[in-house]
Amino acid sequence: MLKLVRYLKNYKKESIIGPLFKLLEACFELLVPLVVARIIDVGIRNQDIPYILKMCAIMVAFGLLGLCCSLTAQYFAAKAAAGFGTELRRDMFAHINGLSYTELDKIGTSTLVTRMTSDINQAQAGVNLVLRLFLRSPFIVVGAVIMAFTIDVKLALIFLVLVPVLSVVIYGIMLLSIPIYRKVQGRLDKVMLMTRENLSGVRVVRAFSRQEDEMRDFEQESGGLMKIQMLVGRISALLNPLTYIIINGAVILVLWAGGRTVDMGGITQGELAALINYMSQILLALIALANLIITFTKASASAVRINAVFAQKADMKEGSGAVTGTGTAGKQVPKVAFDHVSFAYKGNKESLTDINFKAMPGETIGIIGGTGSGKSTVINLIPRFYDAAKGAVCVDGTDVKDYTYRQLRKKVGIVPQNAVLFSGTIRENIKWGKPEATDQEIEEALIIAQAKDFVDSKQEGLDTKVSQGGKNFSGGQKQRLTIARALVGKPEILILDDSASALDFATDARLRQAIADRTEGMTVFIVSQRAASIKNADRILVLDDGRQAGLGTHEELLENCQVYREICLSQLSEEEVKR
Ligand SMILES: Nc1ncnc2c1ncn2[C@@H]1O[C@H](COP(=O)(O)OP(=O)(O)OP(=O)(O)O)[C@@H](O)[C@H]1O
Repeated sequence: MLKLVRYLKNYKKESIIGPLFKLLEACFELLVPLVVARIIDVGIRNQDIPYILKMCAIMVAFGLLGLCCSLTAQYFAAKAAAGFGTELRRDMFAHINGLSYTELDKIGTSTLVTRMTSDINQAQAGVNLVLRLFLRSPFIVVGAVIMAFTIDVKLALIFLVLVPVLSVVIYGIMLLSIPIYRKVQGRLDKVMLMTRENLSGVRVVRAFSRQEDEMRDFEQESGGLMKIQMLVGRISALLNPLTYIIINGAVILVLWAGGRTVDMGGITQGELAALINYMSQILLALIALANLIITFTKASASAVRINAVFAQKADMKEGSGAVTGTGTAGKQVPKVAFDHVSFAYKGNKESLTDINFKAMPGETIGIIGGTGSGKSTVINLIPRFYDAAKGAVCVDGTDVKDYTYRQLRKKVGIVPQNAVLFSGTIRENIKWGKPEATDQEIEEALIIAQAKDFVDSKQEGLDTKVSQGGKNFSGGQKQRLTIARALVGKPEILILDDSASALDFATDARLRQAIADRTEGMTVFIVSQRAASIKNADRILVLDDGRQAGLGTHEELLENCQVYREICLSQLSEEEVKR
């Protein structure tokens, strides 16, 4: 938790004023038993009604002043805690966005969502309570003990025994519950993961009639979470009965010993009442402290999980942006070059081995291969979603590692396999590719992406609302909108990762024709499982189990690449293959 204190640096004033006002409130609270003692010893003994009324008025005034201080403290503590949460959330969001795919694959999306939401909320609640109580509760305990000593030293010794005994009980319960709270958050992650997978794949779940299995798995997982929460709840529930037993035992002791002292004239009845009052104050303060400790324990468990995300440093270092690639006189620099590249996902065997090819400016490169052969992995190395383990990937003669991410990703327009749209309008989604794009530029992109007709057919055109995940569009429409989004920024390199798979053959053909006709100079990579989609490319890269099985034109590969020939013959007739 200490590591996160830096997020309070912009709220220093609030973090000081909050606890100070709580201390002030505590002072008024500590004075009240003395006023009560005076009411008993002077007012009641002498039947002095005006005195009693005066003292009652003083007590109400203390109460009101205490309330004002308490409200002020709550306000400042809440402001500081909310600011803490907001800055932490912002920083974590930025940090997660700076992580590479490798780290994101490793941590997992669902746990990141839990850490960004539930864990940060928990830490925020911890800060709020700490600011309000971390000074106040100990102050009341120490203050009440001191006040007891000013009344009677012998009776106050009971307080000196009481406080450590209570502290041991509270500390013991805290020690038992901390590790369990960590487990609770871990379990919560799993429930989140299941919920997320189930809800995002709800159509598939229903199509396969898996609802009952999913419900059973979910019940098992959330049942596990409930069990562990019950366990920690039972341990925490011991706190109140145990502390009340101890305190009530101490009250009995004070009444017994105090009664005798009153009889002997050592203290007055009012002072005895004040001692009992101080004891209740100690109990309430210690219970508040226990709640604080429990909330703080949960907050610390969450802080560990938050810090673990911050400790996850990005493996990839952003380049300096000093672009070095230059062509030798008279020789054109390849737009993209793979120089004997190998790559393995963390903890897995190599997914690419010795890939070596060049794509010249304006060329269209088709990439084909069986499923899992490494097609997406190859193209993921160009915008540097991952770094090659061996060899180098160069864009315009410069290693991709030397570009800043912004420089590189400005050059590359990528249409991923899964068409992802965001809530907003069609226009807003397309502008992701170029924030300052004019309607004319958007229309041009829509024309190339074969999306103009269906966008025009919508009543609101470019202002048509896109619902979460683009659910109000068909698969093919979503694909075309994502293609338009990549095209609008006029990237130098366009990558279509199986992004026309949901289009019918005629639309797919028109799309490729439009890209060829209207994107002069753009280097295009078309990844596809369909031979028909890539056979007219300038050159085709054939992948087989992560290896480069062939590179050349359709005709050359038919001649000399067995894998390619087999793919073509399995999909096209002899005539289509030769055409
Ligand atoms: N994030 C990942 N973590 C670990 N392994 C991965 C990851 N992504 C892909 N792989 C593995 O790398 C290999 C190549 O996967 P890739 O997605 O590049 O294949 P692909 O040719 O694009 O397949 P498809 O046509 O089915 O999309 C596969 O064996 C796959 O299991």
